[in-house]
Amino acid sequence: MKKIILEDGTILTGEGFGSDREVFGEIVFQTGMTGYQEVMSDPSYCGQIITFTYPLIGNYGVNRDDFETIFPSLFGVVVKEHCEFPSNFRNEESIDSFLKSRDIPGISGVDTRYLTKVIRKNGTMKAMIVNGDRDPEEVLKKMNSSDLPIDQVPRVSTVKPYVIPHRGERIVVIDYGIKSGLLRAFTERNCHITVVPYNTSAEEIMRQKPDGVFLSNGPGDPAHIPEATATVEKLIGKVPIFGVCMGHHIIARACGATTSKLHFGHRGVNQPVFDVKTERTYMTSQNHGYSVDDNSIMSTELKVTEYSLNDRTVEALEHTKHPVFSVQYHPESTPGPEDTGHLFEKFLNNIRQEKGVRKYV
Ligand SMILES: NC(=O)CC[C@H](N)C(=O)O
Repeated sequence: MKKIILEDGTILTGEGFGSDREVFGEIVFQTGMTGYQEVMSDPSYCGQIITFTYPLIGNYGVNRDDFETIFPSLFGVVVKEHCEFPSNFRNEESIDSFLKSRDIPGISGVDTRYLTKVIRKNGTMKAMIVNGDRDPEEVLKKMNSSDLPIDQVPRVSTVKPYVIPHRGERIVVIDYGIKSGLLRAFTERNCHITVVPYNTSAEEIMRQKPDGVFLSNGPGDPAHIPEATATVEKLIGKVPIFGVCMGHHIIARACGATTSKLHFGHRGVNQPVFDVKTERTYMTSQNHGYSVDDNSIMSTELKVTEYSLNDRTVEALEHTKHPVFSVQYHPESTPGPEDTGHLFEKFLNNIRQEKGVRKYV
C-alpha cells in the first residue's frame, strides 16, 4: 500500500507501481485523454507529480517513438488505474515497467476525480508519495520544512551545445528543457539547428550567426533563471526570435513584463485560445503553471495577440518593433491538436523577410 499526502493534509491511499521510492514534489493535474507517454517524458514536468484525470492510463503501452526526452524528469505519477496488459501495434512495454526502469514512483487506485477537485480548490502544492505505513503527521512535518526544487532548468538543459545539421535556416535553440517534438518541428522544415545550454551568453549565440533564435519550453519558475532573461534582452532587435511556453515567459520578462504563478495551471490538450486579430479560436496543447501578467504588458513594447478562453490569461505576445513573438501553448503538439503548427512557418517567414528572401509557402 502507498499513500499520497498533500501539503493541505489530504491523504489518499492506493497501490504502488513503477519505482518503490518515496518522492516529494509539486502535485499538478493533467486532463489529456491520450498522450501519457509524451506527458511523462516532457522535461517541463521536472519536479512535479502528475495526476492524470483520465481514469485509465497505459492502455496502449509505451513505445520507442513517442518520447519527448530520453531521460524523463517528472517526479511521480498518480492514476485511477494503470493498464498492466497494454495492447497496440507500437506497444513495447507497460507504464509500470517504464516507470520502474526510470526509477519514477507511481500510485494507482486513487480517486483522481476527488484529488483534482482538491487541487482545483486549494491550488497546486507540495505532495509526497510514501509507503502506506508512514506516519502522516511526520510526513507533513517533513514536507512543511522542505522546499520544492528551484534548479529544474539546470537539471534538464543540455550541458554542451550540439548540432542537428541541415541545409535550411540556421536556428539557435536555447534549451531550457526542450521537447523532442519542438526539435522535430524544425528538422521537418529542414532547419539547421544548434542547441545551446540555457545559460549561453548572447555574444556566443550571435557568434553562431543565426538566422533566428528559438526559446524552448522548460520546467519551473522563469524568475529562477534571470541569466536567460538577460541574454534574451540583448538578442531582441538583433535577430528574429520565437518563444514557446518558458520561452514566452522569458521574452515577456526580457521586455519588462512580469510573470506569476497560476492557481492550478493549464495542463491538457484541449485548451481553447482566441486570436484577437483574426477572431479565430484554436485548440491547443498546454503545460504551464506560470503566466504573463496582462496588466504588465502596457508599459512594454509588446502586445497581447491571443487570450485563453478559459480564464483570459495571456496566450501570445508580439513585439511591436522587432520580429519577436511567443506563445504560451505548444504549437508542436505531441501530444495534442496541431491547429497552430503554422507558427513555425510564421517564424521562418520572419527570418526570410529579415534576409530579404522570398516568403515560405
Ligand atoms: N511547458 C513550459 O515551458 C512551462 C513553463 C513554465 N515552467 C511554467 O510552468 O509555466
